Amino acid sequence: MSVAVIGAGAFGTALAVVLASKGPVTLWGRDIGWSENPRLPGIDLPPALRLTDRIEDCAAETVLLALPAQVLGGFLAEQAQFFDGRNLVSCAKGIDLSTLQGPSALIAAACPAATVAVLTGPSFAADIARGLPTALTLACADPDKAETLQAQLSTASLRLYRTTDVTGAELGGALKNVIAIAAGAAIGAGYGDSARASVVTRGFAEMTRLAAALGARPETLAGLSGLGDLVLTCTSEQSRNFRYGLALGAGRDFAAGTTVEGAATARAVAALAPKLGIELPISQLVAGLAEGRVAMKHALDILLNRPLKEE
Ligand SMILES: NC(=O)C1=CN([C@@H]2O[C@H](COP(=O)(O)OP(=O)(O)OC[C@H]3O[C@@H](n4cnc5c(N)ncnc54)[C@H](OP(=O)(O)O)[C@@H]3O)[C@@H](O)[C@H]2O)C=CC1
Ligand SMILES: O=C(CO)COP(=O)(O)O
Repeated sequence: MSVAVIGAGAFGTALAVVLASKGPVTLWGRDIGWSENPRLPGIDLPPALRLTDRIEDCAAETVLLALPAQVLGGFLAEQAQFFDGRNLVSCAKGIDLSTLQGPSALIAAACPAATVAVLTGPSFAADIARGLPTALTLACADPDKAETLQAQLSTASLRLYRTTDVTGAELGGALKNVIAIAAGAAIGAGYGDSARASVVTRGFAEMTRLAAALGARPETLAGLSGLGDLVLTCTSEQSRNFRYGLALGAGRDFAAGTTVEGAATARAVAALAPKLGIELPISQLVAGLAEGRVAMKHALDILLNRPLKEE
């Protein structure tokens, strides 16, 4: 089966590099005037990887969509016809702010004849590209297709587990970014490792509550795509979401233009919570911080002054 990757950012490039160990891969980017990706420094491109800026070169059976969640909808609006009918694997970790939908729903709406899947889980692009061992989740509602894609996209260093719970897998990856911002903010503000552990644990409860309300199986959230990625992202400064939180907590500026999926996703979550009638205090606080509605100096009081309750 042929493979193309859309989005030559850090993650798309890393996936293309590792998949090229198994056969030819086409990597599409809108600006590919480089031989080493500045978003993924120190990684050589293997000979089986073909770089292109022409969508027509991406007529593969399986296409990985590795664009940020907030730009995916716009991309699909222009290119849906070309990609419909293929296996379309979303690699984005976010909720679209304008529709409040995850990438898989955007893809299904734009490309109704496509097989929609999600590839997610704990994995920094730099680790994948260097061939370090990584375990991810491949989610597809069709169990046979899930098995086929699992085999196609697993490599010697990339071990994929499969599930049919697309909603759960996708939301785990999106929501962990929101909690990672909160964990970073706790550390950046000097609240300490114990506070971070509380944020991670109560954040995980929020992730599970929201995902279940949207139809996910709670056990999916306890897997690689949820808890696994939450642990990684809340404990490593390789994470951009965690670093953004660190900067918020410390009152420092953060590099503009960095992909921080959790900021827009927190706002989407804050819009979803009242519609679903659920409370998501940490995520709603992150939305307030990201929008500048809430000052960091008030954040702790907002969480600690909530009524006492059962765990
Ligand atoms: N980096 C990582 O470790 C991981 C990332 N992910 C997920 O992968 C997704 C992509 O992230 P990542 O690769 O890291 O992001 P990067 O910031 O590294 O790259 C973003 C890419 O998107 C492209 N892009 C932005 N806007 C558009 C647009 N309107 N049309 C076409 N292309 C566009 C950029 O192109 P240009 O360079 O021309 O601006 C760039 O190639 C995110 O959802 C992220 O959460 C998942 C797991 C790990
Ligand atoms: O999703 C990731 C790791 O699994 C990457 O995290 P960041 O987007 O926070 O860098």
